Amino acid sequence: MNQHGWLDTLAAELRRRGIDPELTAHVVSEAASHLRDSGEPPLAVFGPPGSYATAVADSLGANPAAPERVRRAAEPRHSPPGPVRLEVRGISKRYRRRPVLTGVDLTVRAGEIAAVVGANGSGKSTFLRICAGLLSPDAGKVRVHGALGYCPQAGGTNDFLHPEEHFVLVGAGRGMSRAQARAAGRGQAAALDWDPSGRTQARHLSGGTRQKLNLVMAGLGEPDVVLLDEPYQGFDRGTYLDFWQQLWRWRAAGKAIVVVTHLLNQLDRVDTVLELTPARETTA
Ligand SMILES: Nc1ncnc2c1ncn2[C@@H]1O[C@H](COP(=O)(O)OP(=O)(O)OP(=O)(O)O)[C@@H](O)[C@H]1O
Repeated sequence: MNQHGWLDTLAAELRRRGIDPELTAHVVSEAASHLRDSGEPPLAVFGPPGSYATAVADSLGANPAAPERVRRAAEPRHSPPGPVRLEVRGISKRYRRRPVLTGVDLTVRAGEIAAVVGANGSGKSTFLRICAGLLSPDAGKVRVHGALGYCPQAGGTNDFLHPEEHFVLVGAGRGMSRAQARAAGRGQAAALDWDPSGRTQARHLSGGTRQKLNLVMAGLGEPDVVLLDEPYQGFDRGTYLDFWQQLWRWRAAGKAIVVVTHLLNQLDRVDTVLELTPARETTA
């Protein structure tokens, strides 16, 4: 399907989902200008027109039908999501004989937050590590379109470095000068009400402050996709609220965000929910 045909089909699919003509025209023209800038084929950037129309309708709260495993949040949003940034298809993983993930799919677009939920041991961290490329799946595929930032559930910091040395180290890997990395790190730390300029080694930081450091590192260099594995453990209430503000700013800036969470009362804050259920042992 050429670009013209794809855009026409998108317009028809949006109308079919009850999106009003003015918004349909806006979404189509945004998509057209993105395609012009990227120079890539629409199927590679946005996926099939029908699924993009569904994502737009979902983001506006206009689509009551949603698949069982990946639910869309009820809260409507104002700006439509953008191109696909993270595509996960049919991921399966077992540790020895024990299946942990079976055929898991997830699509996250620019400007969307996806929550990964599930009981302890349901494979949330395993799923995120696979998305981050730190662990190989037994089956399935992960495609990340753009740069990636990852905040682990624990670890991730170097005991003997102080916070700004972490920024410089991570920034270097993302093409930033020392000064740029420090400035970007300080800016993101300020959003979490944290002053990282002290020379305290990471091993002497509190657990919550170490997680702030991890979160800042994940966002350095403006990654397109940010994967966050329960990053708020140890945060006090104020920081926790700052954390969600930060996520919403990142979403507004067009990042695709995946956040692991146990806290089901957060789900109205996100656009998509992937629910993992503990897989049963196989006897074979
Ligand atoms: N390297 C490993 N070797 C063997 N089993 C593992 C390994 N890593 C994780 N597991 C097991 O796989 C299952 C899923 O672990 P995972 O950490 O992904 O779950 P989770 O949903 O993130 O858990 P939690 O909510 O407690 O953080 C658990 O039963 C865990 O014990």
